[in-house]
Formats: sequence, structure tokens, C-alpha cells
Amino acid sequence: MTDGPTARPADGAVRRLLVIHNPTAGGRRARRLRAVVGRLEARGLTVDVKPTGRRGDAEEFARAVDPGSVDAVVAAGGDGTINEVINGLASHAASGRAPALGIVPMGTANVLAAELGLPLDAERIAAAIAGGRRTAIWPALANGRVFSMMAGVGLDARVVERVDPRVKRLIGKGAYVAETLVQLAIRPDHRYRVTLDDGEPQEVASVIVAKGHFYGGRFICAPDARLTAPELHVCLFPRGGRLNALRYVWGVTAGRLAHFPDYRVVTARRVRIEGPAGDGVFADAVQGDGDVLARLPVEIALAGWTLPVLAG
Ligand SMILES: Nc1ncnc2c1ncn2[C@@H]1O[C@H](COP(=O)(O)OP(=O)(O)OP(=O)(O)O)[C@@H](O)[C@H]1O
Repeated sequence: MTDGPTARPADGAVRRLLVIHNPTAGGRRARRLRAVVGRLEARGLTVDVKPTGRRGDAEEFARAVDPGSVDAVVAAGGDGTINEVINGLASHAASGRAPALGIVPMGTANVLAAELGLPLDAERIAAAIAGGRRTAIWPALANGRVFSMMAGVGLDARVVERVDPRVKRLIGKGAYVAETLVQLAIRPDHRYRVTLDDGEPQEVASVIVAKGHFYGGRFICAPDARLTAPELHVCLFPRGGRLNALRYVWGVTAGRLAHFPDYRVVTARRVRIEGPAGDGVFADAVQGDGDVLARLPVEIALAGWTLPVLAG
């Protein structure tokens, strides 16, 4: 992908950075960020750190960036903050002028960092950012909102929607395990209609639309999905009821999904998901990159542009 007419270094080097930092992410791992910034400055980079004050700030800060004045926008936070930054960079990327995205993983699961093979120690994070090696990823849209790794409808969206951020801060990933158990016990048995491209609608209990092959940490639902491929991998969990939900959760966590005769992964360019009217107030949630991104019905498709990511 080309960078367009900016004043960026012709050699693609990364010299000027805007770091967008969620100070509430991942139990406040501020020390990691300080260490990374120190190492970047020691390498001669100009680093401007902007902390977010509330949800939505990261997206606004990234959207307001002048692509001619920074070489990279670094998201320092969890997958939710990275997702916001990517949404903010979307219009720049659509016109081929996006600064590269850098990542300082500070979240609970850090799925995007895992997918890109990014390190977690300060020295190697700084080296990946300063090194300037870019990987072009193909994000997708769910009702116009960008996601880079996965969108889900059904049990996982319900867990994402209901997990208590305070519990997440206290016990990290355990909060998702606890909320999954709660939802397995209390969640109504909803069914969804999924239409892939111009095919016939099919009924499922849950669906995950994957751009990357890791899910919820380092579980794998769509083994062949790649961020760098312009393709959606649609994971279909057809059977309803609590026992099947439990079986699917076990299949994902134990790496046994591929052995389930009813589980399928198919590729598509467009996915439409419709569902019940939820609890009567809100339609069921659609999670994207681990946050609620939309509500049903949802149209999912490739965004149609690539984003350069500093992947080391
Ligand atoms: N200053 C802030 N105060 C409150 N919420 C924020 C702030 N900045 C960002 N957010 C929101 O907090 C949510 C969670 O943040 P983030 O994903 O960065 O961290 P996390 O929840 O610790 O990690 P993970 O997503 O891996 O579980 C995001 O959806 C983001 O929009």
C-alpha cells in the first residue's frame, strides 16, 4: 500500500509518534508504557503521549491526526482501545494516507498482539515500533464499525456485553470465564439467521466472523483466517440449548472444535445476521474485537482498504 503525499521520511522510517494511551486498560500497566516510551526516545524518536479520559477519546484522537505530521499512531491499551484507534484511522486508511498503527499491548487478552506475533517486553515492543516494518492488514466492518480480528453473535457477544469491567480489572481473564459460566446458566436460548453472500439463510445458535485465527486469547476457531488476507472466515455453531453451548465452549477451549461434526468454518465476503428482539429493550449485541460494536441485525463485510501495522 502507498502512503500518499505526506512529509513522511522517504525511507519509511518511523520518527514521529502519537501514542494514544488508555490509562484504565489492563489493571493500569503504566510501567510498561513508560519503559517503551523511554526506549523509543533513547532511539531518537519524537513521542507525544495522549491519555484518554473516557470511551471514544482514542477514536477521536486518531481521527484528528494529520497524516502528514506523524509517521505512526501507537495504541497503548487493550484490544478495545486498539479497535477505537483503528476506527479513528479508517478514513485516513480509506484514502491510502493512514499513518502506521503501532501497538503497546496493555489489555487483558491482547488478541491482536498475539495474532501479529508482537512481544510483550518493553525492549522488543520499542524495537518493533522503531524498526518500521509494516504489515498490511484487511479489517472488516460490522454495520459500519471497523473490527480487525473477529465479530461474534450469540454466547460470546453476551459475555462481552455482561462482563463487569471492575471484575476484569481485579482478576483479568478469569472475569470472562466466570461470566461465561453465568451466561451458560441464565442466557435465553436464542437462534440467529445467517446469510453468507447470496446464499440461503441458515439457523445457528452462535456465529463468529473471524479475520484472524486466534480467538479470546490463543484459542483457535478459524485456523486458516489471516489478518493479511481479504477474506472472512465464518464459524457456525448450529445447535441450540445449554448442553450444546457447553460442548462448544469446551470445544473452543480444549482445541477440539475441528472434531465436531456439526461445527463448520466457511469463507465469505458478506455476512448478514438477524436475530430475536433480545430482552425486549435492546436487540442482541454484536461483539467486535472484544467490545460491543453493533446490535442485530448486522451486515458484515471487508472494509475494502488495508491498514499498515508495525509488526516487528
Ligand atoms: N480513559 C478511559 N476511561 C474509560 N474507558 C476507556 C478509557 N479509554 C478507553 N476506554 C474504553 O475502555 C474499554 C476497555 O479498554 P481496553 O480494551 O483498552 O482495556 P482492557 O479492557 O483492560 O483490555 P481487553 O480489551 O484486552 O480486555 C475500551 O472499549 C475503550 O473504549
